[in-house]
Amino acid sequence: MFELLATDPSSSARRGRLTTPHGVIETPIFMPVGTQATVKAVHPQELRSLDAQIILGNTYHLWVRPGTEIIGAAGGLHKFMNWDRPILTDSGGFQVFSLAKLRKLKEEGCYFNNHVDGTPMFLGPETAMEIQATLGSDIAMLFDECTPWPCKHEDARSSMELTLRWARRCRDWIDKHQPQTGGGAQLHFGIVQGSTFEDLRQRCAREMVAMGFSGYAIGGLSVGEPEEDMMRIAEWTCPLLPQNQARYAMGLGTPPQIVELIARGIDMFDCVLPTRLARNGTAYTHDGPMNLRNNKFAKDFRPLSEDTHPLCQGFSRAYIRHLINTQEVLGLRLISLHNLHFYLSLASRARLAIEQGCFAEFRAEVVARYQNRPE
Ligand SMILES: CO[C@@H]1O[C@H](CNc2nc3cc4c(=O)[nH]c(N)nc4cc3[nH]2)[C@H]2OC(C)(C)O[C@@H]12
Repeated sequence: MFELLATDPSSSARRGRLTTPHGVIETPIFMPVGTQATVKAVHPQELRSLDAQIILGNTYHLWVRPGTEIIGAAGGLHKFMNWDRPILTDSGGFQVFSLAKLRKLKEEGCYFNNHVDGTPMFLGPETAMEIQATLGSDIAMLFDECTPWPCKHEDARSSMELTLRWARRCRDWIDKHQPQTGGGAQLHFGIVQGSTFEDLRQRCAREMVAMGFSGYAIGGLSVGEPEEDMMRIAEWTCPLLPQNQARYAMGLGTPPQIVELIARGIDMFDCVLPTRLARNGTAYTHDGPMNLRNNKFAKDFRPLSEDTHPLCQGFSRAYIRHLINTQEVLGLRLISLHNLHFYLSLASRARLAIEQGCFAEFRAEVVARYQNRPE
């Protein structure tokens, strides 16, 4: 259940609260990505110290390895990974298209050879629902087709119509296998497709909402489209989604993109950038990304940042540069912790700004100060 707590007079930003079986999520929220049942290099207790309220898991990856038999025998994903707060799982459609080989897309679903050992597999709406029920995630995403970008209107239409037919099959599966609502019931989020076409996005949003899910994601973003298209798609789609349900922009984004999408009515975000870029030595700062492998930090003994996680205090830029350049594990851990702190505190500051009626000033400050080029 989603409660709308406050709205911003200067934009479509909202402050909300989403209740799930494993706890309450304050929105706007950033969700650290834990694809293979771990947020890479970060301990669950460290995630709690970062105030991570919900993390992401992935149907495709966990189904391929270690498999649902093992995770089911463990009592579900929460027990398996020792994480007792909410988990959202993506349904696998996007990952099949971005990772698997020899994919054949059919009406019933997708046939492919998995990216690990090439075993032939099949993933369709009902299978994705079954896997996520076994994982026991708090929020399960419907099985959709992430429409590739760019594409012609007719291709976007047929892709979007397939996503709607698959959503109907997910709806029927849920009604048959998980009829209970409220309390400990798994939530299901529909995913709106339609590429960069307003008519398709609006039709998909209307038909998806008519099927009645617990929240809605905007899919087909962060797939290479220009940023202005990304923002326009959010502007077209959010007004058609229920005010009293959560909206999730999948795979997004940079700090300024997240703030601009909050301003357009998005509540939830996930992005691999803070943890992925940490592994190649890039730390986020209010003034833009800083690539610590750069020689200019060789004798820079200032702290990583004035605004960082307690576990990252006491380490200089020069020292972290040394760790990254020598592939020392502590280096990627420190920058991962710092970057997650940066993203999670960005969301926390956005929540406070909406509550205090100063979101316009917060938005202007973040966007003006952040330079996309690495320092
Ligand atoms: C900037 O990060 C790269 O871009 C991907 C994130 N962008 C993204 N757009 C998405 C769209 C969908 C969708 O339409 N449907 C479903 N079910 N899930 C989705 C998941 C998505 N994630 C990351 O994915 C890789 C790892 C390929 O690179 C990252």
